[in-house]
Amino acid sequence: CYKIAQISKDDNSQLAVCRVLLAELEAHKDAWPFLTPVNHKVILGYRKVIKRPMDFSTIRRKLNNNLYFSLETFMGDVNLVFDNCEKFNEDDSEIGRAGHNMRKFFDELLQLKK
Ligand SMILES: Cc1ncccc1N[C@@H](C)c1ccc2c(c1)OCCO2
Repeated sequence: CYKIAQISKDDNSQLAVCRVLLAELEAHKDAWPFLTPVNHKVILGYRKVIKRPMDFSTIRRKLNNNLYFSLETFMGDVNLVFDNCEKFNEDDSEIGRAGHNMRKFFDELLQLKK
């Protein structure tokens, strides 16, 4: 029984780290383009270009519904937010710059947490 308890404890501690990381991403001054899903009725072309939309509110819902099994699966969705941003937005644009800033901030957070 100890082994089962051990696996679930690691998952719980990894998920606790994900909650802290997401809270810090959401609180960043440049998080505004990523807080809610992109409305493809407002942003023309988005649905065609971006095959796997992702945003911080969707990550928050998945985390609350226990849909992340490890820090790695959580990181996959966070990096998807930034990869989508780079694909759709010019580097030299408000949203493009915010995406680069947020990805740098996230990479620095991960260095601290390791
Ligand atoms: C991350 C992203 N990539 C490409 C386009 C948009 C967005 N973000 C949305 C929330 C967004 C960001 C800024 C906006 C907006 C919607 O709607 C019109 C006014 O300005």
